[in-house]
Amino acid sequence: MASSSLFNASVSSLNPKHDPIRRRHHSTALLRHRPVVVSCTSSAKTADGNNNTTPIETVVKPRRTEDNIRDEARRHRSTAVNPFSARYVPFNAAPGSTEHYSLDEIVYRSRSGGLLDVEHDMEALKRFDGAYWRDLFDSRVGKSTWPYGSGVWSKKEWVLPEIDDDDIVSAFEGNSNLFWAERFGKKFLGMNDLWVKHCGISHTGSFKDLGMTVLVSQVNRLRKMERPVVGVGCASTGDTSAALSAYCAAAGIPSIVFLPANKISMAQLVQPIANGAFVLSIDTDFDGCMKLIREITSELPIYLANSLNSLRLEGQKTAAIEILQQFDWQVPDWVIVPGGNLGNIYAFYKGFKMCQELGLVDRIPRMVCAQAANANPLYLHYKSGWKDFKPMTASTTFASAIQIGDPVSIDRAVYALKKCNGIVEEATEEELMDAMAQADSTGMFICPHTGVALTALFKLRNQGVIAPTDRTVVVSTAHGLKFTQSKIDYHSKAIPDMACRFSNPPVEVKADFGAVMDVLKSYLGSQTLRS
Ligand SMILES: Cc1ncc(COP(=O)(O)O)c(C=O)c1O
Ligand SMILES: N[C@@H](CCOP(=O)(O)O)C(=O)O
Repeated sequence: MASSSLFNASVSSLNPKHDPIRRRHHSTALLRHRPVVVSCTSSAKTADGNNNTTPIETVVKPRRTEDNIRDEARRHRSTAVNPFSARYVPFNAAPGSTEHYSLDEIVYRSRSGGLLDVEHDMEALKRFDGAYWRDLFDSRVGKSTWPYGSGVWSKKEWVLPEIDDDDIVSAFEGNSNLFWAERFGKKFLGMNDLWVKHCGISHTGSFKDLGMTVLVSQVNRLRKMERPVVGVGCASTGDTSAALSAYCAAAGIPSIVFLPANKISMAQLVQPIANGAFVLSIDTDFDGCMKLIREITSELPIYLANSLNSLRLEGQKTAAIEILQQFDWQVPDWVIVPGGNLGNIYAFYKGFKMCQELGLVDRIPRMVCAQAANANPLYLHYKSGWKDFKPMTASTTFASAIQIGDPVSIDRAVYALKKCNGIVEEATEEELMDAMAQADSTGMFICPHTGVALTALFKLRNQGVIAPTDRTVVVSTAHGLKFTQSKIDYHSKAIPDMACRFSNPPVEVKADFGAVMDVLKSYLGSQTLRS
């Protein structure tokens, strides 16, 4: 078994009898907690059956009282040569292209002006078989070992393999709940295997944390290398700015955010303000802010934090790996992702594809990208048979974080969807708000973007494309608490031209026993024992 040494080490950490270090020290003041699994050299069997020394995992050592988890990781740092590496290459490069850049360079575009991608040394990763990677990743879940307590950094070898653990800025993001939507699936869709990946139940309330930990960690490294990075900046519809400002604040790095004035929720606006970012509220839409930040970052020593920067996607792809891991490495049939600037759909594809290429799974799921009908350039492109892409001016939508008409990652999204036999769907305002209310009525508290994704699911179920027994994952991208105003509007039926069919407004009643009894009797009479 490729990972037997890993298993043994993990088991011994639970059983003091098998742990010589613990037996030696357990009566001394040095030992504060039980020993932890740390980085060190060990032998593992490679994919070609040979024994190989790897710098990954695992020897059990005691924790010293004076150490924090970062000190501890430093103390146990491996001295072996790291065999893994990654670099920037042009996205979907022509065969034979030799253009590449170190991740320590400040570069966002290829020589021809195209997108970049982070390319891993797949040959080095392939020296370990799928079972090895599965076991390694599984062994790191649920621990507080730096930096593997993070769902992103627990896959460090596949993310930023060369960064020093000391440079990592992490809030132990990831490892988000994969929620079995039992009642919603049964009641509204006749489905028994429907899941919601709650990426929004996270440090700053959205999936952006997954990418931002990677980007800000790399910036931390660049600043230590005295590269010209005075601050980090982004354009945002509210979630990227929240994540950027929080991770920068944690690292003591200045952050600058460009927000479209009056187009993001109050909760999202207050996040960068509270975290000390330099906040510019600009009289334009997201696409206008994006254009400006691209121009500004080419003039000033401000590092670009939007997903145009392919580093972000390295973190975001770990959500896909996590889904497979949470299903014990079984592949779901469908994964539905709401799309705006379109980095995330590619990140998911990349995560799934790496798992297939490195032998952790044998196929990838079909993916659906879901857009708001008021901001649907990808949908229109898909419907035209991928003929010619036309950016648009996006209209106002309750799914305000995806009010984007000129997505920077359009090429990445089209590539991903073609490769996985994907589908693009859209949701009107009424459809997405109804779907959100229906989901909430079954115990979730989702954001409007997740309502867009659920609408896509309703449509594909009704068309018979997704079968009732298909294992389906809907990616929930932000926390519903960021979007309470839209829920208040819906439940108060205060939205013009919307029936708000699933609204549940509070009942006003006098402070009088009889009046309260009357409304309660009427309510109980309308309920069945099982509804
Ligand atoms: C909550 C939420 N959902 C979905 C998206 C869409 O992600 P992407 O821009 O990567 O397509 C965004 C941001 O764009 C977002 O903030
Ligand atoms: N929804 C995003 C829009 C920008 O996307 P990005 O992934 O390119 O940063 C936001 O919250 O700002």
